[in-house]
Amino acid sequence: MEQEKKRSPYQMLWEWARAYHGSFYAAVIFAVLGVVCSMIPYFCAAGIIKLLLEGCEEIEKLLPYFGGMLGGYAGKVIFSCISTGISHRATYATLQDLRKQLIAKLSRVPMGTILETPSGQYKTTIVDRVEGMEPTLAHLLPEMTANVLVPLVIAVYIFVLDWRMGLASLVTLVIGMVVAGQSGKTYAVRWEGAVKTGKRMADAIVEYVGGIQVVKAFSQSAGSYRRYADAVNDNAQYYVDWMHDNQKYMASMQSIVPAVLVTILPVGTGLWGTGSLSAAEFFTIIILSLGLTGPLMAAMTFVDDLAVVGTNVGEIAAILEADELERPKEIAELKGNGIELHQVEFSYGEKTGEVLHGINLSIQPGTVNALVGPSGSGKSTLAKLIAGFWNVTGGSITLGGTDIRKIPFEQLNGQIAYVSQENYLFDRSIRDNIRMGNPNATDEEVEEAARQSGCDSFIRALDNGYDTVAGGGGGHLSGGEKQRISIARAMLKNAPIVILDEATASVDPENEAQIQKALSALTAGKTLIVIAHRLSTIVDADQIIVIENGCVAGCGKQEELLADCPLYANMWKAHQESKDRMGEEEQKDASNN
Ligand SMILES: Nc1ncnc2c1ncn2[C@@H]1O[C@H](COP(=O)(O)OP(=O)(O)OP(=O)(O)O)[C@@H](O)[C@H]1O
Repeated sequence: MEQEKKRSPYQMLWEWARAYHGSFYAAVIFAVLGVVCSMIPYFCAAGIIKLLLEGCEEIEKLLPYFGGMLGGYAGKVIFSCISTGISHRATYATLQDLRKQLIAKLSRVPMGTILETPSGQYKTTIVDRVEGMEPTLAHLLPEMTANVLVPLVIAVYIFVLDWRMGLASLVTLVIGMVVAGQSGKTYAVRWEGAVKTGKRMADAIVEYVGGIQVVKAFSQSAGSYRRYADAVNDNAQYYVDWMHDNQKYMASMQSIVPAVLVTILPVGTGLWGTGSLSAAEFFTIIILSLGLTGPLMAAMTFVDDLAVVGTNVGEIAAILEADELERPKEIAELKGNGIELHQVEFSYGEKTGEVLHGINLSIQPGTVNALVGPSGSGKSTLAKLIAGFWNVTGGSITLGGTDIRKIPFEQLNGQIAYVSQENYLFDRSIRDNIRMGNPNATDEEVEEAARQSGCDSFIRALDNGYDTVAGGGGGHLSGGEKQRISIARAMLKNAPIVILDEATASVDPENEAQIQKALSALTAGKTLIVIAHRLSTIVDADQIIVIENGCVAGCGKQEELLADCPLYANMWKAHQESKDRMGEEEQKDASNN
């Protein structure tokens, strides 16, 4: 790990492109061939001038030079195209692999790490930062190599012709570099700042768009829009300031570097005047020097890309190198599906402190187990620990007698269906959404699961039936419908253990009855662990576990807890009273109507 940290961003990027090194080398070789060809016309022009100055009058002697020029241009185009084609194929294959690695990595990092990361951030890294590698890999490597190589060879040739002219040809280049260096010095820092303001803007956009319902419901449009607009303005202003500071250096550099004749002409004229430089050499150098700056200016455009590599690679590496939940690869031998918790402790991090303290529980196969307790007592945390979303920080959880840390992800995942309150539906057909529970399920099996969970009739009533696209997050379906589709998905998975986070939002009685029916079908003969928010749904549970401040305050059947657990007795009393109140209000409404 220590060694990993010491690698430079370029080394890391090169490592990620490991599978395509051969292609990148080939791209560089073709780019160099293209460059060699692009230099041929300059040498041919110099050759023609030399012949003319020597008094050559036979046009045939000049023809090979014209042919060489044409060949040079053609070779340049052909080799550059081949180089670009190869480098782009290798680059997009690398980016594809990188995106796959990032997604695969997310499945191995604890859910906590994912939940704590702002939603826009993963998108930005996986889409934008990975895409930001394209110029570096596809262009910088072959093109910059080529564009630096041409002037180098030309400069060496000029030095060979006359070292004094060689020095003169480099003067503007050196001055231009020094000037450009002034802006380059702060480029990486500036880019880091740009990434930060970009992130703030992305978060503000996600928040504004995601929370638009709340914003409208509470008439918060003005305040929320202002925060959004401020973030967008800050981002724009940042770039304006940066470009303003940068402009003087870049404009100077772009004027100074190409002005190579400013030094070549007076120095050359002087040397020619003293007789130490022939006219042929002088003209040859003038023509060659014109070929010196073009590629260099092109190479300069890659300086920006060089500066952003560090930030882009850093963000990608932060995900790829995040701590993982380590699990073995070999399938563990499980003795049944009983779950045991021994002295389980858990903390989300040093700052938040411990939220579960020494929990001991035994969950028998095929039983209904309800987790109840005040808000924030730790019910969801406990359920998610059983599902393996995080590692316990103390004690252990076993499934079939094996510590869940020793069970491969896929195996544990196959044993547990986790039905959360979120009921996220993907922007695909409802059929595909249900099939996610078991990718190998046939259409008939998908429809059977939908029938059993009470979805079939409302799905068939939709315009395209099972092929209706659910929309991002399941947009146009009601909360109850989305929950029943999630139940159908879990049913298709047919895992022996079901963990259910019961919806807190009240649904209408008809929907409630249908959901309960769907749940009974889903959990028949299975181990059910339900985070219960309505006590009336779990009165017949085999075991009710009362959680208070991260500890088990009571555990048993309804009657036992009513007798022995004051917290549960109070919760039950409050539940009954609220039911009575709701009943009275319904009666009042009915008599008023
Ligand atoms: N991702 C997290 N990072 C830090 N602390 C968290 C996180 N999730 C929950 N907590 C804290 O852990 C404690 C237990 O939360 P948990 O969600 O498990 O309670 P709960 O009983 O399920 O609550 P509710 O009934 O309101 O859903 C709370 O203090 C909560 O603030």
